[in-house]
Amino acid sequence: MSRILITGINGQLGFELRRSLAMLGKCICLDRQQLDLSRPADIAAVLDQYQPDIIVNPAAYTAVDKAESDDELAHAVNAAAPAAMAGWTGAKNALLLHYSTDYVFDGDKAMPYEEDDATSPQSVYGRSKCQGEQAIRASGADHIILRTSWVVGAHGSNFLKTIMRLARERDSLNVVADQIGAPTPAALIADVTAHIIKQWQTGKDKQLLGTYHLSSSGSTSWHGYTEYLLALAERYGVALQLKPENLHAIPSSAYPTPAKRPGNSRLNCSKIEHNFSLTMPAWQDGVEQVFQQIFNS
Ligand SMILES: NC(=O)C1=CN([C@@H]2O[C@H](COP(=O)(O)OP(=O)(O)OC[C@H]3O[C@@H](n4cnc5c(N)ncnc54)[C@H](OP(=O)(O)O)[C@@H]3O)[C@@H](O)[C@H]2O)C=CC1
Ligand SMILES: Cc1cn([C@H]2C[C@H](O)[C@@H](COP(=O)(O)OP(=O)(O)O[C@H]3O[C@@H](C)C(=O)[C@@H](O)[C@H]3O)O2)c(=O)[nH]c1=O
Ligand SMILES: [Mg+2]
Repeated sequence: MSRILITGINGQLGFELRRSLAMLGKCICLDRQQLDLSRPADIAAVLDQYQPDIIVNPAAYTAVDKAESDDELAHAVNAAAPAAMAGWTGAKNALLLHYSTDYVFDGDKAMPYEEDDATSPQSVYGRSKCQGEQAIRASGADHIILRTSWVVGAHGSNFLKTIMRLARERDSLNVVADQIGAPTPAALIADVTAHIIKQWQTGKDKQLLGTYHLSSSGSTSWHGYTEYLLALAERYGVALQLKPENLHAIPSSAYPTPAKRPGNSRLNCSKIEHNFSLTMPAWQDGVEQVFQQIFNS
């Protein structure tokens, strides 16, 4: 039986992984207190204690704007900690399953990004995640890196929850329309992770290893995403202060933030669909499911 160690189990993805991976082996579910990634030098001792065959690492420093003034901590958690995990799994012949982001790209490409497109992060968060990926690859450890985007889930914080709060409080809202991507449910990422681990367990086929893009199919802007949330609120009878006619599309230049975000966050998912015989569902379906979980109870 596999021993599967999951980090950051109180995050959006960690919470869903706990459910999705439960039947694949003995899951060792660790929160920040039990495994603190801000102290990478202490990680090996904790892993020695649990001796996992598979480490699944959704824990990360994800506060994109805050990271701009918190470079050291973001790099410890997002780069040095995964490097330490890869050092350990490499020596023990264990598998490291790690997550990364569309923010490793600059967003200037006209088409959806492919796995081997050049990275060019524009933010501290993006750079720290990119360095985490590079360290894992350089370690030579068996690994799978899943790059995803715009994660949404019922558990934890995300754009959907922020917008629904603002839509209750305000009668007008400006949202950027020139950043495009695909909202991706944490539950989908967790289920795909389970599918991948299941395949790995059948024969440790090294062909499965490497970097994959994983997001919902289709794309929208943050403004388009917000329009869809207002439509769902109407459909499910959730009362809001904000009327659809008072939702305004704005350019990023009119919404200054500490961190620069990519204009194009679209990820081409053909590789994961092909290698693992999967079909990515439309982003609208995932967002509707999360919306129902939160508001239709
Ligand atoms: N959120 C998004 O939109 C996207 C996320 N990703 C990537 O997907 C993965 C999962 O993201 P998501 O679930 O949304 O992230 P969340 O922010 O929801 O969760 C992150 C988790 O990491 C934990 N964590 C933060 N710092 C530390 C630390 N020093 N030691 C241990 N644990 C720590 C948090 O702990 P605590 O609960 O105690 O705060 C939290 O449980 C990450 O790798 C992220 O970079 C990729 C693309 C988009
Ligand atoms: C709340 C709000 C945001 N925005 C803009 C700001 C930003 O450009 C965009 C998204 O805002 P957020 O801060 O929620 O998104 P952000 O935290 O940048 O989301 C990112 O998180 C990291 C962890 C990732 O890896 C990415 O894939 C992505 O999901 O929407 C508005 O235009 N109006 C608003 O009222
Ligand atoms: Mg955020």
